[in-house]
Amino acid sequence: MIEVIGVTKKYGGKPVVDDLSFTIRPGIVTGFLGPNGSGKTTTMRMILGLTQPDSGTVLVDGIPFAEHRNPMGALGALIDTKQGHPGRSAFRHLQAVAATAGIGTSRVREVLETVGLTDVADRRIGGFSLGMTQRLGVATALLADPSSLILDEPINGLDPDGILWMRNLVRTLAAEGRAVLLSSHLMSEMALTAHHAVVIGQGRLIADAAVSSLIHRSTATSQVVSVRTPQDEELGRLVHTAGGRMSHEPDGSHRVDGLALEDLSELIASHGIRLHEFTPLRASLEEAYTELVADSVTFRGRDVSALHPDTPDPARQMPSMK
Ligand SMILES: Nc1ncnc2c1ncn2[C@@H]1O[C@H](COP(=O)(O)OP(=O)(O)OP(=O)(O)O)[C@@H](O)[C@H]1O
Repeated sequence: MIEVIGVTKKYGGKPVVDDLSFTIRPGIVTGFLGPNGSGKTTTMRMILGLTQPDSGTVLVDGIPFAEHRNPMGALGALIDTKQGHPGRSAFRHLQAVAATAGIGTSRVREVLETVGLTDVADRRIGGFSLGMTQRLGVATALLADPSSLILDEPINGLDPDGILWMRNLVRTLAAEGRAVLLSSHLMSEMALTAHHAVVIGQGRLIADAAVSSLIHRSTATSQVVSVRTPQDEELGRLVHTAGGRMSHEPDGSHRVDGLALEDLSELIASHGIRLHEFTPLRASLEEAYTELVADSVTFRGRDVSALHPDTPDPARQMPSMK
C-alpha cells in the first residue's frame, strides 16, 4: 500500500504538486491521470524518494520508501525508460541489478519470461525498441517481487499486442495482491485496465474514485438515451413538450437528451409508448476525464472534496457535461 499524505512540491516558488493526498490500495490497479505537466511524474518521484517533498509524507507499507530494509521488495518502479549500459545484454543488465539486492539468476530468467524477452535476453539493450525497453523496465521493477508497483506511462511505444499484454500483466499483478499505480495519457486504455482512478490537475487532486463510478457520474449528468420505438413521432412530441430533444440516428434509433433519466422513463410509461430499446449511453472515461480536467484552474476554487470517496452524494456536485 502506498499513502501520499498532504504532499507539496514547489519549483521556483510555484507548487507543481499541491497538498496532494491519496492511497494506492493492494489488489487493484489505480490509474493516475492528469494533463501534461500536472505533476504525475513529480508525485511518482516523491513516492520513490527521488524527489524530496517540501511538505507532507509518503509511506510505502507504512514507512518511507528510503527506510525499507529491502526497498526493491517493497516497491518496484518503471519511471525512466533509459536504463543500464547500452552495450550490456538484457540478461546482464538484470543480473547486475539483481546482484545489488542479493537476487539470484533464476529470478532473472523468470522475469525475462514474464515480460516476453527470453528470446532477446542476449541482445544489447542499446539496440532495443521502445517497446522492448518498456518490457525490460517492467522486468527490472519485478525482480524482487515487490508488494507495490508504480509504472509511469508503461504502454508508451508498445504495439497493440504489447498493450494487451501490459493490460493483462498489470491486472494479474494486482490480482495477486499488489498495489499498482499506473499513469497513462490513453484514457481508453486506462478504462480497460484500471479499477480506480486518481485524477490530478495543476498538482491538486480532482477526483479519487472507482473508474466505473467516474463514468457513471458523468453519464448521470449527460442524460443521453438511445431509444427505439414504433411510436417515434409521438415520443418526439412528448420529449419536445417536456423540454428535451430527440434526434434520428442513421441506424434507425433515436437519441434523446436534455431530460433526466427518471423523467424520460416516467413520460414514456405514463403515455403508454411501446419501446423496443431504452439504453442510457455510457460516457467513456475519456469523456469523464475531459470534463474533470476541462479547466483545472476552475476546479481550484471548487469544493473538490465532493469528488473524493466517502462523501455522501458526490454526483450532485459533479460539474455538468456540455
Ligand atoms: N526538476 C524540476 N525543476 C523545475 N521544474 C520541474 C522539475 N520537474 C518538474 N518540473 C515542472 O513541474 C511540472 C510538473 O511536471 P511533471 O513532469 O511532474 O508532470 P506530469 O504530469 O508527469 O507531466 P507529463 O504527463 O507531461 O509527463 C511541470 O511544469 C514541470 O515543468
